[in-house]
Amino acid sequence: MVKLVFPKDFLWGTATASYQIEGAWNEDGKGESTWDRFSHTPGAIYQNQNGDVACDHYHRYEEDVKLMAEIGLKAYRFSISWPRIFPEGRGKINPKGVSFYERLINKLLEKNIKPAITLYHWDLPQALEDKGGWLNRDTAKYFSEYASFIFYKFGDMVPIWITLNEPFVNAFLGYAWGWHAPGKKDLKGAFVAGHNLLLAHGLAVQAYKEGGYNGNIGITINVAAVYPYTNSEEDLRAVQVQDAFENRWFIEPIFRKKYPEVIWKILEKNYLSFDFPISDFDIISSPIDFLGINYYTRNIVAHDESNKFLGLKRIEGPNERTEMGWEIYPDGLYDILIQLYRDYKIPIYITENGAAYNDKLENGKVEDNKRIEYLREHIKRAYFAIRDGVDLRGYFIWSLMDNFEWAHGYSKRFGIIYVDYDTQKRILKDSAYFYKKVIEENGIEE
Ligand SMILES: OC[C@@H]1[C@@H](O)[C@H](O)[C@@H](O)c2[nH]c(CCc3ccccc3)c[n+]21
Repeated sequence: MVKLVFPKDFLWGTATASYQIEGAWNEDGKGESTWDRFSHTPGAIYQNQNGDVACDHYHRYEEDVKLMAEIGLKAYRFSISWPRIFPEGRGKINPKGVSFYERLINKLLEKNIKPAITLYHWDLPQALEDKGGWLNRDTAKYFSEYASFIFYKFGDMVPIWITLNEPFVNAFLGYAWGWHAPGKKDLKGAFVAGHNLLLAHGLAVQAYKEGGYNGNIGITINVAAVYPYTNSEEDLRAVQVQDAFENRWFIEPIFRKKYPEVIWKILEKNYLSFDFPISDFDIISSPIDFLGINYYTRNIVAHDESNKFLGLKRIEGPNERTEMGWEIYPDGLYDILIQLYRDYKIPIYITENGAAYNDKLENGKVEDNKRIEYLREHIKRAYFAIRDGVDLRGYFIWSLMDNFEWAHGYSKRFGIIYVDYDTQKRILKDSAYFYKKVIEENGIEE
């Protein structure tokens, strides 16, 4: 068996997000978020579940950091809940909220675990949503004020900063399709929200750079490698359209100061337009230090004239699927890493990769062999991408522990730590011991 050994300082981590694990939704002065409001809306979430308690990480963070240290994590990606800091989105600060993150960061540093902070993972202060949320250009300014305060408090302690998590998902699932908070269904709104999210990103990057902090800042984009159903000209064209729409929409403005052509075509076809100062692209394209990508699966597309939106349809792949119904396709991670590094020549972190399975706790153990297989195969592709020239800096498993999976509630388990929600007991799954070994050996058997 050949051992694939990663570069010396490769960063092995896990990822979570505030609304999905913290709970304490209205405790210690925290303001309401759009996800508090959305998950309290009957019918929005599986079995009307919500994140009021979640994994109770707000009270159990010390135990959770101890478990991270037991696994041997080099880094831990988590998000700060904006309304826990600014209950109204701006203005009054909530000292108990600041103190929670200060204690969490200090605990991580004590255990030599690098904090990687996402400033925004979809839980917008409801007070700002009440003023238009991401449809209101001012929210971008308020985001940069929030970011500036966080940098001022923690900028010298935290080496890795991510402005936004998956603006595409927030804009499209939240504003066009209504599956996520704030639950709006307005196609034009998705483009306006997407633009203001990018503006927020750029303003925060400028604030970080002006602050002279010595860490690195980037953004996290969800990506899915795209393949043609057949090699026909029209299916190959469909690949370009899908790639631009789902993968490049939020990357091209940052690196090329423009939206992909496809985005304008969608707007024209739907008789939509929205205007903004072209100078926004000067802000949006403020240089970043790395690109974070979240990879789970691939897309196979075929030309489909009857689909008026993108003129294509998605075809189910032939391979096994996870509990989310997502095809398992590790080669897609390799392909997308090669493509993105070829096009933008920027350091990359895999800020999320993982799988949901119907884990069973039996005799105090969780034998999640399928998840181990999923992680093994994707870690191998990460190695091959590095071997073939990609400047890949780290890999964060989604997720550290089972948590609130948005519209699916607690029905989907992604953690390498099992959470018994009745008792809030944490139990390391076999995949946690697998990952502990990968980190110890800084690599994996081929
Ligand atoms: O679905 C698993 C995770 C979420 O729990 C994270 O919060 C989110 O960052 C995240 N993104 C993706 C891939 C894109 C996607 C997001 C939401 C729904 C479907 C696909 C998968 N995940």
